[in-house]
Amino acid sequence: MHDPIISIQGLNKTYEGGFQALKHVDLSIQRGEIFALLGPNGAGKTTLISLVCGLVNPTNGRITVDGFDNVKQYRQARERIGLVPQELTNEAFETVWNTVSFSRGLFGKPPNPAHIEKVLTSLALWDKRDNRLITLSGGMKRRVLIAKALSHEPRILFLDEPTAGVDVALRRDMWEVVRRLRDDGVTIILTTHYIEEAEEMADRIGVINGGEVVLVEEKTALMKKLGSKQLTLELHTPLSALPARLQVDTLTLSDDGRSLVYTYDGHQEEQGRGVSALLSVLNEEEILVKDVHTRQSSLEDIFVDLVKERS
Ligand SMILES: Nc1ncnc2c1ncn2[C@@H]1O[C@H](COP(=O)(O)OP(=O)(O)OP(=O)(O)O)[C@@H](O)[C@H]1O
Repeated sequence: MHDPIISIQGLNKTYEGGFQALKHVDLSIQRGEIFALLGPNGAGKTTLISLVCGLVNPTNGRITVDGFDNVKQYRQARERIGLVPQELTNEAFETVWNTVSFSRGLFGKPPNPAHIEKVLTSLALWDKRDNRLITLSGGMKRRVLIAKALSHEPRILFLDEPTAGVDVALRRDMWEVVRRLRDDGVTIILTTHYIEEAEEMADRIGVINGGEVVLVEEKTALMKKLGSKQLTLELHTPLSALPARLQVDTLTLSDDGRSLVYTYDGHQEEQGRGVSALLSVLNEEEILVKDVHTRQSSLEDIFVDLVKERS
């Protein structure tokens, strides 16, 4: 399955004043996936979205959207994209219906009340169609932003921090909305600071830091890594080397010879190569253990390590 709807090649962005916000980014977004872009403040997430949407010009590199070059064929590329920005709108006195219909017009699309009705219904805004934006709750206003972005029937939706600063219940609502859109065939790219959001929603996760994409992986593959645990055994007497029987990939001796680190998951235990097998070999080799502790890495650890490595 290799059918990218967005293809980014060798993308660099240096802002006026000389700050390099993106450094040689290569990235493909697959048709129909939910892709979560994770990164700390200032990593370059908004810059990357702005470039794909054609709001900011690249210094160099190339982006195609559904096969269209987003500079040379800007109009075709742009009309395939809906962008939900971070900020809430200012059209306080306009009604929901007018705001969303107007957005469609901006893309030069003829009016299509049936489509606007479908969008508003799917976002649970139909009852509020005649309300002015100022009368809506924060969560409803966010849904209006999504409705605006969907008004011209895009196949790709960018959500820039869709749940920043919203409460847990609203965040779950938003996740449900996004899943339904994906089920309708919309490709979704969302940026987030919340690891939990990426874990919950994404098919793939990309991590960006200091303008570089430092990791792109299937969420399930990342979760497998999450499933691995580390068992550290503090030794009674330091070892100068591991006995031959213990020389396996999953086991490492610390530089000072005082501890053994064993990385394992449920599979090894099932195959008889787990913790109990290790302990009996240690026993046979007369290696005495003083203390033990275990640790399970989370996506958060992986993320923090990656960000630390590069800074
Ligand atoms: N117009 C601009 N001119 C100069 N520098 C800019 C401009 N826009 C962004 N930057 C810088 O580029 C870097 C990346 O910014 P960007 O907004 O893309 O980060 P981000 O990952 O979206 O951050 P956040 O999570 O805080 O929204 C930052 O250091 C920012 O200060």
